[in-house]
This record gives sequence, C-alpha cells and structure tokens, in this order.
Amino acid sequence: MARVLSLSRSVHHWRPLWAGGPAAARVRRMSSLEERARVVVVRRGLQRRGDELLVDGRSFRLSNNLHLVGCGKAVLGMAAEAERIVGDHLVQGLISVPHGIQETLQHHGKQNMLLGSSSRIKVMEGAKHNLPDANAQKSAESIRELVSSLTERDLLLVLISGGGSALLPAPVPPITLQEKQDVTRRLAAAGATIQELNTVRRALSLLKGGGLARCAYPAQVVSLVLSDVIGDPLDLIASGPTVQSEVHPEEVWSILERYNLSVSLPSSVKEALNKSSSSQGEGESGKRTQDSTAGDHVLNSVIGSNTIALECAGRRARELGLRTVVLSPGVCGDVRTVARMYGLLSQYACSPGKEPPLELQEQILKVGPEAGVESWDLCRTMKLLEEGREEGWCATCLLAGGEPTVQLTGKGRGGRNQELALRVGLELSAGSMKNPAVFLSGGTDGQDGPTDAAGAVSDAELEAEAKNQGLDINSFLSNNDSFTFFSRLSDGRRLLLPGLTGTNVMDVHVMLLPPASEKDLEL
Ligand SMILES: Nc1ncnc2c1ncn2[C@@H]1O[C@H](COP(=O)(O)OP(=O)(O)OP(=O)(O)O)[C@@H](O)[C@H]1O
Ligand SMILES: O=C(O)[C@H](O)CO
Repeated sequence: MARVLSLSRSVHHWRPLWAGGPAAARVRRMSSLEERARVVVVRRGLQRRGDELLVDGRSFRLSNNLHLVGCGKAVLGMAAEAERIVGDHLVQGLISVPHGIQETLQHHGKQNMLLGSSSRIKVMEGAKHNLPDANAQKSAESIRELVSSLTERDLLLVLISGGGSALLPAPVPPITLQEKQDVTRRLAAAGATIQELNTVRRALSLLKGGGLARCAYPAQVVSLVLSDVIGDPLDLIASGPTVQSEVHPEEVWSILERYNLSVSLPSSVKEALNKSSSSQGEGESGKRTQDSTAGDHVLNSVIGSNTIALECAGRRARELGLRTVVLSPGVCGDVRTVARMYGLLSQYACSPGKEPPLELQEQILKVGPEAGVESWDLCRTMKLLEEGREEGWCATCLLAGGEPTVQLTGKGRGGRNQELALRVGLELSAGSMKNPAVFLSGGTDGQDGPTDAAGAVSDAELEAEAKNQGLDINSFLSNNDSFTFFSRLSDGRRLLLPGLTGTNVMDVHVMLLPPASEKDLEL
C-alpha cells in the first residue's frame, strides 16, 4: 500500500506513486515490518525455557534430539528464526522452499530470513511457479527419508506454510508426478477451491493428510503452521502433512465429477483412489495411523494467518495518516462477485448526499455473503464507512484478505489478484459518477498465479487509460490475460512487483477511500 499510493489530504484524489521516489524507502520500511511480524509469530509460537521447548502450553524436552523439516513459501524465514531459538539442540534439518527464494531474499537484503553458512538445516529449492516438479519431489523424498529414521527419543519440529502442497509431492504409486500435476492443474483451472484441491491432493499423496507424521512415528512431532487458508483448517493448509485425515473416496470422486475430470483420469489415479477406500487407517509401513498421528505424538499449532497481515497493514495505514477499517480476512468466491462487492462498497463510501442510498446497502448485504463476508462484518463496515463520511477529516483505508477464485476460460497469463484489480477497475469506471477510490490486490507471497507480479492497482482512470493505449480490457479478461494487460499498460506501472516475499498468508485487498467533501454531503 505504501509503495503504491501517497495521499494528498487536502484534495479528494490520490497521487499514484508507482513510479518510484520516496516509495522505495517506504517499501523497505514495509518489508522490515513484514520481517518483524514473522520473527514475532515464530518467537511467540516457539518458546524456550532452558532445555525445555514450549509450544501451545505443552512442554518438550530438548537434549540434542531435535530434527527439523519444513515445506512452504514462508518456511525459510521460519527456519532461520527457529534455528536461532533452538539451534543448539538441532541435529539436522531439511526444508523444501520455492525455487529462487534464497536469491530473491539475498537481493532484497533480507539476511535475517536466510540460513547462515554454519546452519545445520539444508535448503532445497523447487516447485517453480508453484507447481510440483522433479526438484520438489527430490526434496520430499529426502524429507521422508530423514523423518523415517527417527526414534522415540527424537523430537521433530515441522515448519509448514502455504505453498507446502506443491513443495512436498510424493504421489502414491503408481501415480507419476506428471499425472498428479495434471489432475491438480486441471482442477485449479476449473475454479476448484483450495478445500477441494487439497482434499484430492491428500488422497493421492504419501506425505499429505498426516503421512509425514506417520513416517516420523514414534518420534514426537511438533508442527508450527502459518495459515494461508480461510478459517485456518489444519488438515487443509499445505494439505496437512502432520494432520491425520481420513480419505473418503466418495468425496474425492464427487469433487472430480463436479469439475468433469472423473472420466479422463489416468488409470493410476483411479487405482489409488480405489485402494484408499480399502486401506483406511493404515500408514505406509502398515502402522495404525491412530497410533502415529493421534493423541500426544503430534502437536499442530497455528502460529499466524492473514489476520496478522491485515493488522500490520492497518498499523502502517494509521502511520500514514489513514483511518483503517478491516472488512474481513475471509474474502473468497468467484473473482467477479468479489469485484462487484468492492464496487458497491466504494459507491457506498463515496456516494454524494447525506446518507448512502438504501438500495446500495441492500445490494451489499446480498453480494457480500457470496464473497465470503458475513452480514455482521458488512453491517459493521458500512457503519464505519458512514461515520468516516461524516467525520470527513481523513481518508479511509479499507482492508480485507482472503483468496478469491478464477474460473480459467482463456489461455493468457495472469493471477487472481491482477484479475480482481482489473475487474474492480471496471467497477470503479462504471456509472456517471467518477469514483475516487483506489484499489490494490496483492498476494502476500509476492507471486500471483504463474507470473512475476504479486498483484496490481486500479482506479476509475483505468478504463480510459487502457482505451487511449489501444488495449481492450474485456478481451484481456476473457483470455485471463491480466498480467499481459497490466504489463503493457503504461509500462507496467500499475503492477505490484515486490518479488518473492518469503511469507504466505493469502491475499490482501486495500481500498483507499477519500473523505466526502462538505459539498458532496450537501448534495
Ligand atoms: N491466467 C490466469 N488468470 C487468472 N488467474 C489465474 C491464471 N492462471 C492461474 N490463475 C489462478 O492462480 C491461482 C494459483 O495462484 P498461485 O500460484 O499464486 O497460488 P496460491 O493459491 O497463492 O498458492 P499457494 O496457496 O499454494 O501458495 C489458481 O487459483 C489459478 O486459478
Ligand atoms: O500449499 C497449499 O496447499 C496451499 O497453499 C494451501 O495451504
């Protein structure tokens, strides 16, 4: 947010700052905030008292018996912090992190998130563009080997964050990596939710759905989880490698049928699904899963989520002199519905007259829940927006988070954040009144779909700007080509390009709303 906009408080418009200048310094301050937040969540989640490790009120004895594994986009920074806390008892570690992340963090001067040369933790990179690949599969095999060698005197610390599913691929034989990748790619492209996607992934994997904890048995497993799924469901974040979950083949089949994939499935996948119904409750080694992942042997603890990103963004917005309103960390559903909701909220905040029209309120209460926002959050937000209009002395920064979905129909390059920004831009351009709101949507991991951008910024000028440059927004949208659109538009200055951030707590949406002028209120 700080990178993108600077607010002129005296006039009712925003001056885009994406050309650089003071913005660069602000990005650095923002990054150090991010870094502090991550350090805080790990320090809060993993406490040390002498040779005792305290997690979620439970105590574990450290005696040079600690092993560490992890997978996910935020895991490198988490591992660096964990090693600072318990490194003296660490025997060995191995983490699977995104391709290129060490170089990016180095490049951005985030030394704090990198492991030192004397670290006992080995870093393996893979899953380019967030797709499981041969490198990630190698990492998964090495992690499986490491944890399988543990005994009951060992303590296994598992670090998990979003992106972990692609970074820990271990297809159930005879499924090949390529076949598994095809199934998940086609599901994602058809608009499947992360809940549906990971339910299928769990059924096709040796390590997901508690498989990692099963392999580590009889060692004690302690998992620290940074959530990137709405509601923080442990069994779905990174497909729950340390969370025992039953595979219900009928549930998996119904998801595959919903997206018309059941007929074209490779025979290996069908075979694995049929087997899973008969081998319920058994680990790979034949150990009863009940023994290995239930009860005291495994502790899973969520240490952070999108709510933390919204808190940090809110703090920064207040420092910049803005009034902050947090809508919800649970925005989801089709990107068109989400765009409509933001269009309506901006109209509500900016419509002329003493009070926003009642029909707008009704429409917001209808569309909002379809975009995952509860009615009481909508009512609370509308009340705060209305108060903001009346106070009229500073602008409002509306913040929300979540993960909308895009149903891919085209072959272009883009991501849900860029597509959302583009669609919100159209909403803001529509109608006779020039809407003064500015909207940003960005993935906290720094990567939106298979593109180098994290997201984009839009406002009511977007449509005219595109037209002047000969770009037809609707044809880019119908080809899901939002990245190409924003790259071509005004030399890409509306794109958000932070590079991989080393964290991953879903997306953040920011809408800046200027206060209503006295003239507006009198209309
Ligand atoms: N051309 C496109 N236009 C719009 N959205 C796209 C496009 N290509 C892929 N997507 C969407 O991007 C999403 C994948 O994005 P990304 O790789 O950032 O994953 P993610 O959900 O953030 O990953 P993770 O949760 O594993 O960190 C999918 O939901 C997919 O529908
Ligand atoms: O890795 C994954 O499965 C997603 O990021 C959700 O956690």
